[in-house]
Amino acid sequence: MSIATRKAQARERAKAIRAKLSANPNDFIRNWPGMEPSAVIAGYWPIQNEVDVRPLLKRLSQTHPIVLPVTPRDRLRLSFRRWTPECEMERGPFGTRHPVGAPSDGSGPLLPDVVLVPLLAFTRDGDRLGYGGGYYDATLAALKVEQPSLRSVGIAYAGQMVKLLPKEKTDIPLDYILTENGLITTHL
Ligand SMILES: Nc1nc2c(c(=O)[nH]1)N(C=O)[C@@H](CNc1ccc(C(=O)N[C@@H](CCC(=O)O)C(=O)O)cc1)CN2
Ligand SMILES: Nc1ncnc2c1ncn2[C@@H]1O[C@H](COP(=O)(O)OP(=O)(O)OP(=O)(O)O)[C@@H](O)[C@H]1O
Repeated sequence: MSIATRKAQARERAKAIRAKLSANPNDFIRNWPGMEPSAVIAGYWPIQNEVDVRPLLKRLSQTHPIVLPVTPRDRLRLSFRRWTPECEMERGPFGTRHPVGAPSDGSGPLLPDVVLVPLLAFTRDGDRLGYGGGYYDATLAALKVEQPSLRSVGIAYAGQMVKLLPKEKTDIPLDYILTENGLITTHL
C-alpha cells in the first residue's frame, strides 16, 4: 500500500478518535513550558475538533507578540500576521480564519520563534499527522533555516497519541507536544 493511502487511512481513524476528546483549556495553560518574553509565538485558529488554543493565546498575548498563519492558495509556505485578542478576523481557505491586515507590523516580516502546530495524531517521538496539505512541514523546514532556534510545539489531546505513523522524508518532527496531561519533550 502506498504511503499516501496509509496516511489517508490514518487520517480517517484519527479524525474519529479526536471527535470524541475534550479537555479543560486551563490545563493547556497550566502545562505551558514558558518561553523568553521576546519570543514571537505563532498560534492557530481552531477548526473542526482541534484543541481550542484561544484561551492559551489570550494568556500568551499578555507577555509575547502573537501571530497567526495565513493559508496561501498557490504555495505551501504559510505567512503570519500579528494577532491580539481584539483583532478582527477574516476567512481563508479550508475554513481557516486569520487576522485582517498587512502580513507584517511594518518592521519587516514577523517571523515566529515558536510555532504551535495543530494535528490529527502524534507519536511520542514527535511524528505528526496533519490534514495532508503539507503546509506545516514546508513552513517549519523553511523557518528552521531562517531561525535556527525555532521551536515547534504540537497541541493535542493526550488521546491523540498513537504508537506509529506513516512517515515521509519531508515530515518534520515536532520538538514538544503540549497536552492537557503535561508537556512531552520529544527528544528525551
Ligand atoms: N486551525 C488550523 N489552521 C491551519 C491548519 C490546520 O491544520 N489547522 N493548516 C494545516 O495545514 C493550514 C491550513 N491547511 C488546511 C488544509 C486542509 C484542511 C482541511 O480541513 N481539510 C479537510 C478537507 C476540507 C476541504 O477540502 O475543504 C479534511 O482533510 O478533512 C484544513 C486546513 C494552516 N492553518
Ligand atoms: N517542504 C516540502 N516541499 C514540498 N512538498 C512537501 C514539503 N513538505 C511536504 N510536502 C508534500 O506535501 C504533501 C502532504 O504532506 P503531509 O501528508 O505530511 O501533510 P500534513 O503534515 O498532514 O499536512 P499539514 O501540514 O498541512 O497539516 C506530501 O505529498 C508531501 O510530500
